[in-house]
Amino acid sequence: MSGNIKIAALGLPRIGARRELKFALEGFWSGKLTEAELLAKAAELRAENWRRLQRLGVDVIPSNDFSLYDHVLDMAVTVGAVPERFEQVKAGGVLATYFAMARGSTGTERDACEHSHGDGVAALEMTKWFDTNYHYMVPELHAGQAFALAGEKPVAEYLEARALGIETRPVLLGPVSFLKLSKCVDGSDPLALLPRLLPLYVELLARLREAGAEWVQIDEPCLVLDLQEREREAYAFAFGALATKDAPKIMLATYFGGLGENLAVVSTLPVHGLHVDLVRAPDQLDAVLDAIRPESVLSLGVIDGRNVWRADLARLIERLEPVVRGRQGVVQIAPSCSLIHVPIDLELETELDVDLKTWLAFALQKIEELGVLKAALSGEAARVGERIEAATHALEARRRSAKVHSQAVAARLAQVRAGLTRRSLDFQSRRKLQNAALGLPSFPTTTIGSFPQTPEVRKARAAHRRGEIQTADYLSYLRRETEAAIRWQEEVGLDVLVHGEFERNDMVQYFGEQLSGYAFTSHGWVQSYGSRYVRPPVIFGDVSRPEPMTVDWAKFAQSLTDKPVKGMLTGPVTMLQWSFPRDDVPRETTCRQIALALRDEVQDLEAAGISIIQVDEPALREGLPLKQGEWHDYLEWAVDCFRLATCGVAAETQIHTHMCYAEFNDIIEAIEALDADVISIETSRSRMELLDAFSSHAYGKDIGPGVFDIHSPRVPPAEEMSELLQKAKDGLKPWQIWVNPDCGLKTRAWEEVRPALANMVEAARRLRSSV
Ligand SMILES: Nc1nc2c(c(=O)[nH]1)N[C@@H](CNc1ccc(C(=O)N[C@@H](CCC(=O)N[C@@H](CCC(=O)N[C@@H](CCC(=O)O)C(=O)O)C(=O)O)C(=O)O)cc1)CN2
Ligand code: MET
Ligand SMILES: [Zn+2]
Repeated sequence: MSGNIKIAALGLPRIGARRELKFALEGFWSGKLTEAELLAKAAELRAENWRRLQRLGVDVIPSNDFSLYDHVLDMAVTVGAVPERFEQVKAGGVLATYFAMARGSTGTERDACEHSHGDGVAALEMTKWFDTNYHYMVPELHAGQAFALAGEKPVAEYLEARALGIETRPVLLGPVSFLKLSKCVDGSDPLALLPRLLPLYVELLARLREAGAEWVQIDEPCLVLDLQEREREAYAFAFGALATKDAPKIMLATYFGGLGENLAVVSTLPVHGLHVDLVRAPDQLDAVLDAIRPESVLSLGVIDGRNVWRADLARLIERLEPVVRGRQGVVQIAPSCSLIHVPIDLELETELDVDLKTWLAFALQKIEELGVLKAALSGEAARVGERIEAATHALEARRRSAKVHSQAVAARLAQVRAGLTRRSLDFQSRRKLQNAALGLPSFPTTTIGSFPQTPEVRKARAAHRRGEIQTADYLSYLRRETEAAIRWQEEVGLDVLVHGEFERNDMVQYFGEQLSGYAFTSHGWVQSYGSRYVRPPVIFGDVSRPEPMTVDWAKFAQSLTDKPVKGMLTGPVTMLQWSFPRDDVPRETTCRQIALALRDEVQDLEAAGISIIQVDEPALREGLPLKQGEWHDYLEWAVDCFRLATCGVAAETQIHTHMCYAEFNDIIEAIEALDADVISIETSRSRMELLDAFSSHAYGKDIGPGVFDIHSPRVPPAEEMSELLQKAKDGLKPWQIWVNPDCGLKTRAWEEVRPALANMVEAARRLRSSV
């Protein structure tokens, strides 16, 4: 076989192995770092990634995969799609505008010259990137939008790598996906802006070519969605326009699924290469091979960019050999997608179970796996034989391991009957009982669960982990924080209280650490949005609950007050979706196992006297398959799992759930089917637009539409929240409405939370007196 197999990387984590980007950003925002220092750190991180990939023998190294905050926002800024309301911050410079779009502006930030910038502006909306836990900023456009090439980030970063002697393939989010991920404030169709947008891409491509780029990678993940004919035509139109003689060669990258019916149009596009995801959609290989032109470069996404399991190299080699032969040896092998969705380096994990560690591969290990594949496929199998065998052995050990399989869990699962997923009474009958028991006012106020995770709380936890403070001292510190939060909530006049979640590092990891079958990492950070990262736990085996997880904290908090304090759990679907799941059993099976564990917890909370229990499912919508044909199956088991977790309580016990960043229209019937008594949702950034799904479907249970954006440091005045509540009243019945923020307050500071919640309580009072 010829030696023309290339290893390509579509993108690496940009956060740094030790979260350097987070600390630099937060340092900059708090004024501890200058702009120059932030930018220098960013350049250092880019250089480090390029050098790493070079060392690992990667042939096609990406540039412009870096972002200070988000790559969709980068593209919006590059094409000059800065909404008018940010005019007032423009004087602060490009970076101030960029961060104002990302995070909103309080109007009190000061630039280096101590000018303040107006009265505050709300950030762009943020939403889920496909079915991941990464969030992007939604570009805000309007009909007739003018675009202008306003930045040169892709060119600058290409040249930066070049100056280091490293040739790269710049990555651009493609024009059709860019528009499909955007929204027009006037409700018009963003895709109608394609003719206006394309000239900028043409110009950008020409500049990249001029700078020396031979290839670009154009990401069009929307090609794995169900598309309308019109949208397929948009692809033909767009790529027809991009393929000018002044443009670099185009590697069209698709990921997160198969091309399905879109393959027909993709195969006609005038591009020079196509990247396909063969992890999510292994079956598309034959169709792709049939459709793609012989002279096109095929990029085979064979290493899982979305999960952390080590690959079966021997099997992959077997599968790839005929493909490589068929393509005369000219192929690229790559991760299925950008590696931003997995942690960087497994080597940093010194505390993982030794067996488990041999079953895993993080971003750098995945690149190494590609190195082995390349060698084996290029006729150097002997050189890498040992490493292929090691992978095979690890996989066999994993299959047989007693750590993975539990008889008891399997037996319990086999006994689940339909009766376990039904409440004893219907909603309206439960409602009467709950009202009588709880005695809440109309438009009850509450929060979503977490209060600020202040640096002090995190420091205390870190010190406890390192053994620098005793467990007893750590716990009494947390008790003091919880008690202070309860007192403060009573004072400000909230109706349903929360304990504040001070004891939790993260809403998924905290539970993962207490469940069997789950492992957690020390450094396995993955970007969730901006400077906020998570360490998704790894589900490696059958899941069960050795002991109650939250009951002591719930009991303690409830003992401090006569007002109801909500029990607070993370739901089974979210526990699955925000973890790295097993790849040896269906996701559904693991989800049911988690649901059973949570069911016990819900019942234990009820027995401990907790009358309201919230089971968060913010990832229910995100778990929805990207192809509509698969929705029904997923929703059926997802809803069933939620009910399995929550239906074991008496009618008097009120079950809440919470969801954020979701397009609820798609799943409104499933939400109704969850049969939760109350749901809180994120609606403020979209100014209650997201509520339409509930009103137009005559959703029949209680709803708390979020009245303030918790992702912005901005404190909204009571009037603003009153207005939003008035809007909510237009679509909902007054008895349905609860008053709460969009989401938990863990990322905010108390200085923001106190006035914001005081204003929120005030807005609820006004609403009560107005009816
Ligand atoms: N898993 C998950 N996904 C989610 C959400 C979520 O809450 N969890 N919320 C939505 C939005 N996404 C979010 C993701 C992360 C955070 C967030 O706050 N992340 C924290 C980390 C949370 C955490 O794990 N904290 C740990 C570790 C904190 C830490 O960095 N400790 C220092 C030491 C602390 C010190 O000395 O100052 C260290 O380890 O070095 C803890 O509190 O124990 C952050 O990036 O800062 C918020 C929202 C959607 N997806
Ligand atoms: C991302 S949803 C967060 C829900 C959780 N109870 C919290 O308040 O933080
Ligand atoms: Zn939330």
